Amino acid sequence: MKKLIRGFGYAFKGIGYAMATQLNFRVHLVASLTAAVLGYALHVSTNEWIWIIFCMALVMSAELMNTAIEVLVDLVSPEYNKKAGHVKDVAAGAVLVTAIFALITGSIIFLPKIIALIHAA
Ligand SMILES: Nc1ncnc2c1ncn2[C@@H]1O[C@H](COP(=O)(O)OP(=O)(O)OP(=O)(O)O)[C@@H](O)[C@H]1O
Repeated sequence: MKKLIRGFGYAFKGIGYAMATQLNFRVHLVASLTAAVLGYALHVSTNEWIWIIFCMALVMSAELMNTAIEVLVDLVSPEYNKKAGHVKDVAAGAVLVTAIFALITGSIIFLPKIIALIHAA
């Protein structure tokens, strides 16, 4: 049990590290908070909440993996190395794919509701 709790502690330490060092992670957090506030204000359905929460988890876990890869690359290849650059670029590309997916999903959920609100005003 103690080991399990310690494991959670290390995981939160990792999230704290990403929050403190990665501007992108903080941007994703703000975007997630904005989506949550919009979801509440626009009364999204249970299904839509599931998609919104899925997007938040997907983008943030991709960013955490990207941070881990960046730290590992800096550790094993502190000097310039073409392959080290590729590793970082591909990891960043993975984050971008998830962010685009989240943006499209958010647009599908929120845009019709925002447009309807504007028309009703
Ligand atoms: N050791 C290296 N060798 C070759 N190219 C590198 C190396 N480190 C970084 N690069 C290149 O520079 C880009 C930016 O690297 P950097 O580590 O600054 O990433 P970042 O996403 O800006 O990270 P941070 O969140 O620390 O600002 C990489 O995507 C890669 O193309």
